[in-house]
Amino acid sequence: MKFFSRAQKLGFILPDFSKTAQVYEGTNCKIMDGKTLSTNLISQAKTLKDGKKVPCLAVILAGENPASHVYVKNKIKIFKEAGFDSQSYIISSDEISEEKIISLILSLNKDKNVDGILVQLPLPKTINTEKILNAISPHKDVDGFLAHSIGTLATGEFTNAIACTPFGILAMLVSYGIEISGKNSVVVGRSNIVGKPMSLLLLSSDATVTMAHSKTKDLKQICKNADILIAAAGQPELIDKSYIKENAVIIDVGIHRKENGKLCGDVHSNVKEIAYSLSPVPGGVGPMTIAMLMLNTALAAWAKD
Ligand SMILES: NC(=O)C1=CN([C@@H]2O[C@H](COP(=O)(O)OP(=O)(O)OC[C@H]3O[C@@H](n4cnc5c(N)ncnc54)[C@H](OP(=O)(O)O)[C@@H]3O)[C@@H](O)[C@H]2O)C=CC1
Ligand SMILES: Nc1nc(=O)c2c([nH]1)NC[C@@H]1CN(c3ccc(C(=O)N[C@@H](CCC(=O)O)C(=O)O)cc3)C=[N+]21
Repeated sequence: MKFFSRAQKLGFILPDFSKTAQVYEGTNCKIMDGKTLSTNLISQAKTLKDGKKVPCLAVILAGENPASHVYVKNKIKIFKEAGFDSQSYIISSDEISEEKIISLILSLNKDKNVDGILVQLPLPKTINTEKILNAISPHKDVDGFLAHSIGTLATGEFTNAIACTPFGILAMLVSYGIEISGKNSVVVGRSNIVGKPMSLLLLSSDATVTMAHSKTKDLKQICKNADILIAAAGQPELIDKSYIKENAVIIDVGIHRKENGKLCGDVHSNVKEIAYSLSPVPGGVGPMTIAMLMLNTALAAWAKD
């Protein structure tokens, strides 16, 4: 578990949920419960914190995207639960400029109390996202979105932050005892924040990886070959049971709010009829993303390597 070794050195352990997994009602499909696993990791952080510097995350939120405001609030709430500090910097739409965000990042880079810097995405279209992200010091990148962090993930060095969503997914697969080595895995989506780092992590765990995207032909046939399928296309319920192989492990990354206010993912609930296991939305990948953000912030504050 190369991907978890820096965290292990700090005392974090991945609990074994393989024997206690519940199934979805009326099916044999196991629930990969990210909420419970994230709560477990957060309480480990709380204990490990004793006698150490209180980790501090600075969150920059530019613009008025309502979903981003909700996410940031959630992150801050969970950091509080772990006993971690956070600061938020909210920049309203009429004040946003690249210079302004970069000068804030440069001052946070120098601030000894701040261990991690997160720029909430998406940024307004007028802003060059890569330019902003790459202003963050590699030591303070807790999202793992910097070109440098993705580079060390690609070379298998694992010396920098690993993108929280893929990191959380891998932690969940390991906790639920899913073997990855030699498995055919298909990642639907190739974004810099989910699909690409996910593929790199699976590859370094010795899976055979196929990356699919909007130009992929025969998506259904490709998905049907997957032992492990990661759905991160941002398309509500795109993946239904006709896309999956019997006994496949399905990870649903998508998050969409339906008209009735309920959340759904990229995966249709009928996959439960044939899948070996499925991570739910809500309660799967989302909470794991925040747990790994907390873990990356703890690493930024405490790791000596
Ligand atoms: N739970 C969590 O913690 C998180 C959840 N999310 C959710 O995950 C989903 C994906 O997020 P993100 O990666 O940021 O999204 P992006 O929109 O950046 O990327 C979507 C990717 O999916 C591909 N795609 C789109 N439509 C299809 C299709 N019909 N078939 C195959 N591939 C397709 C796109 O292809 P192309 O490159 O060709 O355009 C692109 O690579 C969203 O629903 C988002 O809300 C995201 C981050 C964290
Ligand atoms: N710099 C940056 N880093 C991110 O990590 C980042 C980002 N920008 N922009 C947006 C996406 C999205 N994302 C989520 C995190 C948690 C949940 C989450 O906790 N979801 C809950 C439900 C929450 C609800 O009720 O709305 C769940 O799935 O159970 C969802 C989505 C992080 N992102």
